[in-house]
Amino acid sequence: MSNKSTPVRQRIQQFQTRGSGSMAQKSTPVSDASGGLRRKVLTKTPRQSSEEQQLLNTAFSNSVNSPQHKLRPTALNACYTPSSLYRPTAARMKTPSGKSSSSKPKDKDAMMMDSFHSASEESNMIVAVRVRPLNAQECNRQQVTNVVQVHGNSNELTVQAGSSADASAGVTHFFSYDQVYYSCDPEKKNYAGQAKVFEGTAGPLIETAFDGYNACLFAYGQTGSGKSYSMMGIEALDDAALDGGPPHDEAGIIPRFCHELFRRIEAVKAEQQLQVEVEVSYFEIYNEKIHDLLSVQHATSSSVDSTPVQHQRPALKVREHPIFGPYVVDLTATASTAMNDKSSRSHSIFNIVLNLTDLSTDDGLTSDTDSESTASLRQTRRSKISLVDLAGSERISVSGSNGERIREGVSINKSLLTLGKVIAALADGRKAGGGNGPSTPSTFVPYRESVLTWLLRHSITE
Ligand SMILES: Nc1ncnc2c1ncn2[C@@H]1O[C@H](COP(=O)(O)OP(=O)(O)OP(=O)(O)O)[C@@H](O)[C@H]1O
Repeated sequence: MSNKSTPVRQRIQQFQTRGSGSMAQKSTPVSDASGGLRRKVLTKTPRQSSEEQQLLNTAFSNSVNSPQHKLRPTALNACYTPSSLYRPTAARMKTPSGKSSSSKPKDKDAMMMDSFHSASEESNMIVAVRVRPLNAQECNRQQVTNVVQVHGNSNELTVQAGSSADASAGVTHFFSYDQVYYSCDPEKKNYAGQAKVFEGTAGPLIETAFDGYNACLFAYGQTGSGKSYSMMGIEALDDAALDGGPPHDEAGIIPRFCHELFRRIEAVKAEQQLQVEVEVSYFEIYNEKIHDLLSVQHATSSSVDSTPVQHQRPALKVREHPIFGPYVVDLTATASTAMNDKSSRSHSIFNIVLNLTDLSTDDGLTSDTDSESTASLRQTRRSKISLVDLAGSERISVSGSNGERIREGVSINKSLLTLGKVIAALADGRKAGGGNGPSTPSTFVPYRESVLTWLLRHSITE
């Protein structure tokens, strides 16, 4: 288990020298065997793209602070160890004969897995993979087959590698994650629809929000892998959901989260005297600039710029609030939706801020205290949940020849790379601090290297 014996920093450096294109690649500097295997799977090549798109689909990660920090007086969040990403998955290779090519006997692998799982128990980050069905185009192409298998309700999946031209043809790769969702065949017992994916990934974050902690969920994968389908889903086909009824079957994580949050607020208010405020904002980061997705303001048609219309909205500025951290100035917070304008070349961020004020106690104030002071001293719990649909990861390598595409590729690359660096630095700092607490103060975390990480700082850090 080289991740136990090799210092984290050294492993990151080793990995960086091999070159990395994505957060998950960067975060898998575990061993030559498993790191190499995962890198192989994550690296997209044009020839393999449709198979691999289907393989990786949407990787979610969400982070919340660990239970042992719940007594901390601050409501700020923590994201200490992305152990799921560092976990050297029990990646094994099977030859066509079915014999494992791993030098480790199976029982050792099993022991390894046990120890990884116990090591990750302290983690406040999980990684989930969703396998989508082949789309119509893929079904029509004879050479495209489903190479990903999920067995039962396990958290492992297998990938049948390569074509006959590939040296690895006939090899089966095994991968293990915190959660695996199989969404290919509704007839299968382990089929995971939108509701199941929500319940396993974003659902628990509602509890987190009520506890006063920040959290963040990312959908990561290449274009067409199902990120937007998972995050937003397909628009409701009936009016029931719009009228406050249960979410439509095809509704994704964001509408389900909102529905469940308000349902929960009603339930809590029925039991406690609470004042509840919910703020919602939705914006995208395109070429390191922020554009409001709830704004009704449209670009002028006379623009000669080749930038897509949705990106011609005025760019907004980020400022730093002394208590609540970075925020976007002049964001719309009313519901006029331009959600379909979300582009695969931008990161979209749906933020929900929950403010809970307890009206039931006077916090020990004496009877001569006037009601104004009482109000000002009432305890307010504030939490922020960020649901993030990242830009398609493959743009990193295929940014085209014109200036606009190159700029897009560079900024997507920059923000995904910085996100990986931030997570690695947090994990590094935490390990340096003994593994159980927050990052050591000496650890430099490069939040400000990209707008994405700067804005999410308070949701992904301690
Ligand atoms: N689990 C799924 N079940 C059924 N259809 C799916 C699933 N996941 C994705 N799809 C379909 O696949 C297509 C591509 O999905 P989607 O647009 O969500 O990809 P994406 O990763 O967001 O791409 P981009 O990066 O370009 O935004 C859509 O037509 C979507 O409806």
